[in-house]
This record gives sequence, C-alpha cells and structure tokens, in this order.
Amino acid sequence: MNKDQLFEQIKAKKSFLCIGLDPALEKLPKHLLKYENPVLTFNKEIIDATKDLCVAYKPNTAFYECMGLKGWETLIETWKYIPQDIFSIADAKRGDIGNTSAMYAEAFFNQTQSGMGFDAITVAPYMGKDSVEPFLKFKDKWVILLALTSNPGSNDFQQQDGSSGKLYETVLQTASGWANSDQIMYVVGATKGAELKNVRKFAPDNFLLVPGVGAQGGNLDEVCENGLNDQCGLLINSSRGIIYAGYGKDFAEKAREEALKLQVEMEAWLRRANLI
Ligand SMILES: O=C(O)c1cc(=O)[nH]c(=O)n1[C@@H]1O[C@H](COP(=O)(O)O)[C@@H](O)[C@H]1O
Repeated sequence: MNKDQLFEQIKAKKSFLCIGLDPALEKLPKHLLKYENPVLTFNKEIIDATKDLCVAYKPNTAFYECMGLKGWETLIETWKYIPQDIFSIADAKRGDIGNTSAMYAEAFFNQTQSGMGFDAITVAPYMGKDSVEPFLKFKDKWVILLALTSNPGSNDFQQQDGSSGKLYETVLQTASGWANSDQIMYVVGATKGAELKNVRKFAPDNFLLVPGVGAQGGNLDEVCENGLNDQCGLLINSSRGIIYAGYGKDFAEKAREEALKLQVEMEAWLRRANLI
C-alpha cells in the first residue's frame, strides 16, 4: 500500500487508528480455550469487530514466536485474515547485516515464500544503512524505523546529546537520505508527545507510528496537536487498551467500544486539521 492509498483510507474511515494484535494466551477470555487455536479465534473476532474503525493492524511477532511452530502458523493465518485494504505491520523489530536483513525482508514481505506479505515491518536502525536497505527493495512496502520509543529506556541512548544533537535526531536526519517519506515511517512513542514538535522538524512528511496510548499512558491530544501533517501523518497504536477491554464472552464488543472512542477523537482531530 502506498502513501496516497493510506491517506485515502484514513479519510474514508475518519480514523488513523492502528490496533495492536498482541494476544497472550493467559489473558484470553476463558471460553476461547476450548477452541483448537484460541489465539487465532481471538484475533479473528477482534478484527471482525473493529475493521471499520481502524486503518492498520500491528501484530507484534513476539506474541507469536513464543508459541513456536503454532505461533508462526497463527501469525500467518492472522495476516491472511487482515482485510487486504487495511495496512498490516509486522512489529518484528529486525535489522542485521545486509544478507541477513534480506532474509528477514523475505520472511515478512514475500508472501509466496513465507505465507506473509505485510505492508510494513518495524526495524531497529542501530546497524545502519546496509542493515535497512534490503527492506527498501520491495515496492510499496515500508520500513518503520525506531526513532524515539515509548519506553523509559529511550533515555539511555535515543535522547543522549552528541556533537550533532540527540541520537534520535541523527537517526531521523540520516535515514531521510536512505529513502523518502513514501517508504520510511518512524516510531515515536505517544509518551513522548511533547517531543513530536521537534520530530516534525526533521521528518515533516513521514508517517509516524505512535504506540503508547492506553496501557502506557500516552496522550492522544498531545500527539495530534504536535504530530498531524497535511496527509495526517500519524498511525496511533493501541494494543492492550483495546484487545483486553473485556474479559468475558463480549470481549470483541468491548474492544469495539474502546476502538470507537479513539476513532471518534481522531475524527474530531481530522476535522480540526481540515483533512476531512
Ligand atoms: O514498535 C512498536 O510498535 C513499539 C515501539 C515503542 O516505542 N513502544 C511500543 O510500545 N511499541 C509496541 O507497541 C505495542 C504497545 O502496546 P500497548 O502498550 O499494549 O498499547 C507493543 O506491541 C509494543 O511492542
């Protein structure tokens, strides 16, 4: 999916919500445990209940990898179940020397080889240009580079000041020379909402994946105030805040209610910014 198609979807759905599919078996509603694959059943019900309210789904691969072979199958089946016109993000946080990154790119982008054809993958920039380039060789596929993450540890490296500014500023500046805003997005945590104004100085046109609203306490209004651009430019993610909104048989309905609350707030912001 390219940038214009993503923006069209945002306008049509009046939403820039990304739903994180991070299901942990022990947190699933108990009635699902009787199914052959409870996690897949859970994901499918969440997708059915929310697909008109969000523009992206983001399974974090850790929640699947920890289940071994069955987890990989579940990830593949989940990807297949995400409607084709919804942006799909493999939150895998990969990145390695070039020939290894090329294999990671095949794993998440090449459907005929791996069974998964995600639109985007999250990548750590630490190993530099040659570790990112293999992901950029796929047309209409996206790299989402970690810039300023939502967790407290983002202070350890990303916010450290060097001679050419903070490390995350260097990431934004340097990566802008690797590909344009049609292929690179950046992760900026919702918990870093105030810093988003500064991020936009370095990345005015890029889409930003913004996790951290809901369970991590990020502020949606602050993110929108500082982060919206003329093509919206934001995908705001919530995982636990939506998928665990309910614990009983009505869990999907409860998830929908939470997603709807966020969609309504997003619609108001899109109107305020004259984007719809
Ligand atoms: O790359 C990410 O998606 C990510 C980056 C970041 O800085 N912070 C962050 O929370 N995430 C992911 O976003 C999701 C957040 O989940 P919740 O806190 O449950 O909404 C998890 O899958 C995290 O791994």
